Amino acid sequence: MKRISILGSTGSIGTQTLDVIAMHPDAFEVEGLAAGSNTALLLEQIQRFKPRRVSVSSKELAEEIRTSLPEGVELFSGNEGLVEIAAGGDADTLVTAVMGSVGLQSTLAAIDAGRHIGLANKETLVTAGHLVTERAVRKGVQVLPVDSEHSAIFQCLNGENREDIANITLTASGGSFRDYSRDQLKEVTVEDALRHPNWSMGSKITIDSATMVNKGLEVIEAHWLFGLPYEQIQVILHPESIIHSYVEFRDSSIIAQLGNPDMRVPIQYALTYPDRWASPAKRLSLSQVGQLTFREMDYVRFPALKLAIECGKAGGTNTTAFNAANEIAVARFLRHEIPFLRIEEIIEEVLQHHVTVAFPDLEQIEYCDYTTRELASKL
Ligand SMILES: NC(=O)C1=CN([C@@H]2O[C@H](COP(=O)(O)OP(=O)(O)OC[C@H]3O[C@@H](n4cnc5c(N)ncnc54)[C@H](OP(=O)(O)O)[C@@H]3O)[C@@H](O)[C@H]2O)C=CC1
Ligand SMILES: CC(=O)[C@@H](O)[C@H](O)COP(=O)(O)O
Ligand SMILES: [Mn+2]
Repeated sequence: MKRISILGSTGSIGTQTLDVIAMHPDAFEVEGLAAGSNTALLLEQIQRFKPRRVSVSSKELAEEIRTSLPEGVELFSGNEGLVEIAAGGDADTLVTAVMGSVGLQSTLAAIDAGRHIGLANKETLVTAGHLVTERAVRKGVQVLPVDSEHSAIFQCLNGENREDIANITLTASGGSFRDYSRDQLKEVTVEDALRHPNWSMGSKITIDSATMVNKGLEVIEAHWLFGLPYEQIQVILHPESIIHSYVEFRDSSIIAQLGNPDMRVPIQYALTYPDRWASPAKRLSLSQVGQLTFREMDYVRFPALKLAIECGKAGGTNTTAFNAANEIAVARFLRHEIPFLRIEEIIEEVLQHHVTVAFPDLEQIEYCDYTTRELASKL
């Protein structure tokens, strides 16, 4: 039995992680679940999966559900609650599926506690990749990718020598506005932006896909997960999201990972690695698909991707600031406070004000995150 805890159990990745766990009741047990504010769904999950420890995002919500909990279940709240679920109890693996850099402190705590990490929460690596990866190496814990592109690269690298890698390429669907001109983007609505062509995901990452910020975050995530310089990380437009990413080796061979878009596959692989288990995901028939298409990435059409890569190359707190500005700008767009194109403008303006700390410790990361959010909220 492998014991699993999940941060963000009520979200898109969290619920699919529980789907995977439910498919293998003899192999997995749930140790802890942390949700934000969807207490109705959390209570259903508690009944079904019987965790020993649970958490919600505030003390008020915790008091609301306290009397509905089965006897013996420990209840926590807030950021402290996230840390309790991440590092307390006796889980083997933590799936980090909260949205945003709120996942950083708890992910570090889980690593300190010796938990293996199934990492969906890419913002954690973008905000403080050097702290997370250095600590994981020191503690001897595995950080296994859940993000579809990174799971693909991880699978392509299985058994390969690092020095044989020529480069890796992350595929990008292009998001909801793939075929829109810059001019057309001026008028788009929140509802339009939330219609991703291939994936059903939480609202923040769906907007990130539409701005191409998601691919920028993923380039930085790949840099930290695979220890590759930015010059060896490429992006290509692939509207069908069938090839999830690929690696080119020095002998010119390319190895790619393919499949229908279904996050249960990378989630399960992160939980069963190095083994592969059966999955209910729909099998891919290439003869039915017929044709796969690719386009060169257009960095003028998608300037946020260029900016993210520049921040990654500049290093230090630049990616922390990029991420924090984006989180605030996306939240403001989702609240209908700013137009779509203002998201990338806010990120750019914030970065113009940013004073880089080259080798930030946790306190400096948190300070940068906080002050950037303040600024991005006012712009
Ligand atoms: N969805 C996908 O297919 C993919 C997602 N990812 C990454 O995975 C992460 C999660 O994405 P996704 O599942 O789409 O997001 P969702 O918005 O669907 O889910 C977010 C989860 O985090 C919880 N949450 C939010 N704020 C807090 C908080 N302060 N304390 C505790 N819990 C909180 C939410 O709780 P509640 O709903 O109860 O408020 C919810 O359970 C992101 O980093 C994303 O980039 C990566 C690849 C694919
Ligand atoms: C499912 C997943 O991993 C998402 O990050 C997905 O990649 C988003 O797709 P695009 O950012 O390519 O539109
Ligand atoms: Mn992805």
